[in-house]
Amino acid sequence: MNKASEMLPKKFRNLIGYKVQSQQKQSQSTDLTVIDESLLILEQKLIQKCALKAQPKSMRGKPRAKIEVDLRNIRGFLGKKEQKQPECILAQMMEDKSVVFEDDIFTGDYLVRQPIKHGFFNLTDGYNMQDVIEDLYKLTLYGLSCKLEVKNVSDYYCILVIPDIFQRVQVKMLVDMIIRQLGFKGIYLHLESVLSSFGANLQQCCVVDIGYEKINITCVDDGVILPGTYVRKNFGSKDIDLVLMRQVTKRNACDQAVQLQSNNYGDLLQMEKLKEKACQLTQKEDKLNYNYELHCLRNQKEKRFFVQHNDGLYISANTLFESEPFNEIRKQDMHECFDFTGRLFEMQYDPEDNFEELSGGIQLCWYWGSKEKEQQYFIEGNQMLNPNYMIPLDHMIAYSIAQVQDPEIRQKLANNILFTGGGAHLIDLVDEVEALLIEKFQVMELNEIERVEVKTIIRDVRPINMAWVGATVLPKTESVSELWITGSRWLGNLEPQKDELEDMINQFDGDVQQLEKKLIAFAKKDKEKDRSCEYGLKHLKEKIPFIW
Ligand SMILES: Nc1ncnc2c1ncn2[C@@H]1O[C@H](COP(=O)(O)OP(=O)(O)OP(=O)(O)O)[C@@H](O)[C@H]1O
Repeated sequence: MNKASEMLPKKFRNLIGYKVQSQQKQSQSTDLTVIDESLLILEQKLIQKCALKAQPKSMRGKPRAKIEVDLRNIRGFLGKKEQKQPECILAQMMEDKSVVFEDDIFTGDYLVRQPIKHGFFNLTDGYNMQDVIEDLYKLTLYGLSCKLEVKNVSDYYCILVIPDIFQRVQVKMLVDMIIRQLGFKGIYLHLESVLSSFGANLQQCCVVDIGYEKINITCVDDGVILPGTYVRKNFGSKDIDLVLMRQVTKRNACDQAVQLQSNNYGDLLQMEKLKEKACQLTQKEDKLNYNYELHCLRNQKEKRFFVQHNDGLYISANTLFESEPFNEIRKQDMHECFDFTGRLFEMQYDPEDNFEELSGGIQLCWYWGSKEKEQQYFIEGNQMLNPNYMIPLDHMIAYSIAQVQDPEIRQKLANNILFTGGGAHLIDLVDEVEALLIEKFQVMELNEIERVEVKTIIRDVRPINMAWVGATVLPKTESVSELWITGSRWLGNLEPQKDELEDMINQFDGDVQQLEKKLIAFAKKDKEKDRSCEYGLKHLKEKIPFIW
């Protein structure tokens, strides 16, 4: 989040910690040994392709150069970072540390809740809609007070960026929280992929968003998502971190005393930083003597350790194209996902989702509704649309573009593949995708596609900020005053219809009794008239430019 006038957004994780007794803390780690076999197969494939070579003998035993990865996070854990106090009801809670945000979450015995997972509310038996909204309210308030230093929320309008696939009831609750609880002056909503196309200023493009926990692909034409082009996976950059963690452990690339754990947020965060610094798709021999300095927390003490440069750094990155390791991890909980605290997360079916429209007629409940149906869907081989089954990235992009009937548009889309989301920053990704897609389109006999171009940084905007930049463009458009759904319209606090009232007053000829009668009749009529289109959800539906 940030003010639309700022150049860059302020990002913080959607996590909130509550002080609890230590035994209440839930932690269960994912068994990463299940991916060993598929990683070995992947390694063999990369060796066969000559993308991976054995380490030259001359390099072994050479003094290693030290590379610091990121120390700031761990300093944050230990509370050395200065934190601003919000001037609001959260202040007390934050002062006595009964509620904590960002890195503070990992400094004590906190129950960590993640209100949004894979783009949906993270609903479980013990975590209902109200809890999620309450946590999102606190997180937003924290952001507004401590990150943006907004004093008077009622002076501001809010632009809410929502995922392309959403559950209507969840979005309704979010809008209501933003208007009613936080007190914003008004709101406007738009879809992430469409906003990315605005941010990149591309009229027709295939938007490939590689986020933390989801990959989302759609083709956008003039602000509209083309039906049937939608591919969405509940996998993301975080899964590369998990694979990397296993590789580092398996290869004994780090200090044996440090047992990295998938349910330890600090450890995962260090893998994330290591990935951002050192993961890439093709092997680089000049990095062989690098030693990465990382830090972990053990018994509330900071511990320094080193990870040697190793082939796992290439293999993990390649899992985006050889997805078996991701699926092996997910097979452990085929129908349920666990977040890093080990909490069960089950995808909820909502009759109000918009998936059917986007997928060209396939209902989300078809495979999210029940285990049997998902299993059936899985067996029947229609894996492209199964969100819990990962498919190589190039296959998904090619599938999305191939759904478009018009060859001319298909061609334009292949020339404008827009990579967004933090995962798109992975080194060598663009070259790899371009090369694979050219081959793929040939195999699919889409002969009109002669050129593939992947776009990442556009006018200095990095992929991770593309949708946000698109959102900041909205208030600058000419029709801005028409866009907003004001607080009073959402809440139904309608003004009486002015014209009629004004006419009545203008026609006043001194007869007070007559005017009084007219006013009473007007008030009665106004009350009886159906004005439901002018407020609440119906009003919102008229304002938003996408399928609700
Ligand atoms: N330079 C980089 N190289 C590789 N990965 C990166 C880089 N920078 C950021 N990332 C990864 O991008 C991810 C965050 O991306 P982003 O902010 O788009 O996710 P998000 O929008 O929060 O996720 P989601 O779409 O699942 O809601 C993190 O996993 C991070 O490690």
